[in-house]
Amino acid sequence: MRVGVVGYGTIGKRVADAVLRTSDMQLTGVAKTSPDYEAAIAMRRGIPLYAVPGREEAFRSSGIEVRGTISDLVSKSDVVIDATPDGVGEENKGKYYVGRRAVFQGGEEAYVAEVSFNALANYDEAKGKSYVRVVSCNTTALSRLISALASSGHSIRKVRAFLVRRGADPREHKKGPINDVVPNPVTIPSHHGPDVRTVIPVDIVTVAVAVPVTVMHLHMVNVEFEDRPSRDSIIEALASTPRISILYSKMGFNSLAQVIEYARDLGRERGDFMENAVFGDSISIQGNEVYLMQGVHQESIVVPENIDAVRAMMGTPKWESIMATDKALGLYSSDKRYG
Ligand SMILES: NC(=O)C1=CN([C@@H]2O[C@H](COP(=O)(O)OP(=O)(O)OC[C@H]3O[C@@H](n4cnc5c(N)ncnc54)[C@H](O)[C@@H]3O)[C@@H](O)[C@H]2O)C=CC1
Ligand SMILES: O=C(OP(=O)(O)O)[C@H](O)COP(=O)(O)O
Repeated sequence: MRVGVVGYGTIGKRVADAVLRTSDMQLTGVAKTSPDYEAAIAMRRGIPLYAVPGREEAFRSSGIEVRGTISDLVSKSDVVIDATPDGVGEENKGKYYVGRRAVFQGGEEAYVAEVSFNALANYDEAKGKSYVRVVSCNTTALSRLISALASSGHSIRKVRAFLVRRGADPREHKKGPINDVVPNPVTIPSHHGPDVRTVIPVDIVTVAVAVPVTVMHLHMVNVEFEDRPSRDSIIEALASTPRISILYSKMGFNSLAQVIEYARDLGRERGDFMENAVFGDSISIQGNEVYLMQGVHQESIVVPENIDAVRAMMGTPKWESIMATDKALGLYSSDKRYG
C-alpha cells in the first residue's frame, strides 16, 4: 500500500514514521508548508518531500529538495493521510482528494468522512471506504476504553467522563493556559461525548478543563453497567485488550510524568506512549458503577489507528491489521487477545 502524508507536524511526522515501520506499506512522501527543521530532518532521512503549492521556491532557496506539490504526492499514493491543522483537511479534500482515498484527523468535522473510526470499536465500518476520519486523541482513548469494557460480559448503561486536557503540546510555545484552569469548553458537554457517539452508540456525557501541562491528558471515567461487575472482570477485560496498559502504584506509577518517563525508559521513539495508560489502583466498583483514571498521550495515541484506518480502507481483516500494527510499533503483547 502506497501511503502519502500531508501535514508533517505533531501527528503527521509520527504517522509517517509508523508507515516506515510497517512492512506492508510504502511511504510515498510527506507534504509540508515550511522548509523548517522538520523538513531538513525528513530530507536527511531520505523521505521524499512535497510542498504546499506556491511554497516550492521557499524550500529550494533553503536548500531543501522538493519533488513537487501535494497533487504530485496524491497521484503517487493509494491512500493519503491528512494530518493538517483543524479544518485544512476539509479544504484539502475538495482540492486534492476527490476520487482518491484519504484519512482525516479528529480536528476535522465528522462530515468530512464517510465514517469516524476507532480500530477496536468499528474497524469493519471503514472497510472499502474512500474517506475515513480517525477521531481525536481523547475520543480515541474513550472509544478504546468503552470497547474494552463492553467485552467484560456486562452491558454498559452509561458513561460519564471528566477530562483534564493538557494546555498545549510540548513544542507549542505560544499556547496556554500558563497559570489557569480553563473550562474547555465552558459549556457542557464537551465535544468528546458526541464525538464518541460518531463511533459507538453509547449514552455518554463529557466535561473538560484545560490545565498548564504538556505531558498528557487525564480522564476520570465513570461507567455504569446494567448489573454489578466484579473488579476482576473489569481488570481482565482491560488487561486482555490491545492498546490498553494497566499501570500500578506498586510499580511506581502515580502520575502522568512517570508514564512518559516509562515510555522513554522503554526506548519508545520520541518517548511516545500510544496505549491508554489506565491507573490500576484507580479501578474501583461502587454498586453497578466502575470508576477509573487514565492518561492519554495526545501526541501519539492516534498513530496506530491511522495505520489501521489505511488497512481497513484497503480491505484487510480487523485483527490481522491490529496485530500487524502493534507488532510494527512495539505495542504487541502475547497477554492481549487479538480476535
Ligand atoms: N496534537 C495533538 O494532540 C492531536 C492532534 N490531532 C489532530 O491532528 C491534526 C493535526 O494536528 P497536529 O499534528 O497537532 O498539528 P500541527 O500544527 O502540529 O501540524 C500540522 C502540520 O500541517 C502543516 N500544514 C498546515 N497547512 C497545511 C496545508 N495546507 N497543507 C499541508 N500541510 C499543512 C503544518 O505546517 C504542520 O506541519 C488536527 O486535526 C488535530 O486536531 C489529533 C490527536 C491529537
Ligand atoms: O485532538 C485533540 O484533543 P481533543 O481529543 O480534545 O479534541 C488534541 O489534543 C488536539 O487538541 P487541541 O485542539 O488542543 O490542539
